[in-house]
Amino acid sequence: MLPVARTLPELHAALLGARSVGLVPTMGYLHAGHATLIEQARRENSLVVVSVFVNPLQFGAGEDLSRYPRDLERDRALALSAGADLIFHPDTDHMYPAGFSSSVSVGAVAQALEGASRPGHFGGVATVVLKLLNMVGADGRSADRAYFGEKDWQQLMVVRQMVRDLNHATQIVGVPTVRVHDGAAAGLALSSRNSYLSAEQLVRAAVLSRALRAVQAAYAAGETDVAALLQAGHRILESESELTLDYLSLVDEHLQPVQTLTAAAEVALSISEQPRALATPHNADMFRLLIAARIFGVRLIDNMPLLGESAAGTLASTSAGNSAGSAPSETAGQTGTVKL
Ligand SMILES: Nc1ncnc2c1ncn2[C@@H]1O[C@H](COP(=O)(O)OP(=O)(O)OP(=O)(O)O)[C@@H](O)[C@H]1O
Ligand SMILES: CC(C)(CO)[C@@H](O)C(=O)[O-]
Ligand code: BAL
Repeated sequence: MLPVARTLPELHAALLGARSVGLVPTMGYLHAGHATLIEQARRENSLVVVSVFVNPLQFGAGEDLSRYPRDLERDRALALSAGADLIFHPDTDHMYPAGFSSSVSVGAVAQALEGASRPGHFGGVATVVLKLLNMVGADGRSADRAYFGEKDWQQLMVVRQMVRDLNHATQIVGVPTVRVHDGAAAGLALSSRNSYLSAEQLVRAAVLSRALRAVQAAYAAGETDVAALLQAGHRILESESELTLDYLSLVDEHLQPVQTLTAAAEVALSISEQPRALATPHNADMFRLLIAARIFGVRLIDNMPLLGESAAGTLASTSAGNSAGSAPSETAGQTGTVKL
């Protein structure tokens, strides 16, 4: 069975003498998306640590902190089979002892979208990630590499910004999103919160990825007006009565929204900036589509590049939530470009 360190001394004893340490930060309830992060860390480091910590700092009032799914024994089995050497599973009191009073604040990249919908969220993420990078290292170093999923695209950008700004030594590695690739839920991004949904609801939750694909298809068919592109996604979302859109946004490489569509129920486009058209095909690879929505009351997020991806690299699975198994990476499929 995979060893579990619960305190910093236990962790440092286990890491003693390791040539390189790869950290995979998680909140547990592991699935095949997490497995790809662990597998990549395994290939690139002599020792792989998976942290399992449901971080209270990144949950807002009324969010699902208390009901967030937890199953450490299951996580140990999955992490072991994916190639981890150790789980770091600290108590909340160990991470935030009495008197803890610091926080990390990241600028512009953390403000829009998830930052706006979940005030305080990225402060909590940045604070715990910085602590984990510092804690999970061998012989007084910080972690050599840390692995984050592209499924949480804005989080990946926030962590990169923090590490760059603060001259942190850990290398941040982004790993492509793992999706269900066959069956009725095909396209759905794996997520721990998928476990809140029934099999039938998971099939319907695949509407998020279908909406993103519809925008990609509209762009590929020659549409360059951003509002019209987002409307192509909106038409797909409208077909799902149990969905409430938080945002569907086209963002640039700095995560700044070019245009955002909100509240599907109101149908109207809410435009955060002046409408802009994607003129000549140039630099399209800079743009990304991000979506957040509640479906059957569960808030899910997803994202894709504006330029479509190949269907390769998704997960063959009948369980959309938390199946293990092989999960090749998603790859960028097209090489066309676009310019604002
Ligand atoms: N489908 C996925 N593909 C690739 N990476 C993923 C996937 N799902 C989660 N990850 C990554 O795993 C890491 C840990 O995420 P976390 O434990 O929050 O899981 P999650 O499935 O994203 O959970 P939640 O449902 O709460 O968002 C993050 O870096 C996240 O981006
Ligand atoms: C990075 C992280 C483990 C920090 O708590 C969390 O936000 C997550 O699981 O994506
Ligand atoms: N994977 C994102 C963590 C969160 O939603 O809090």
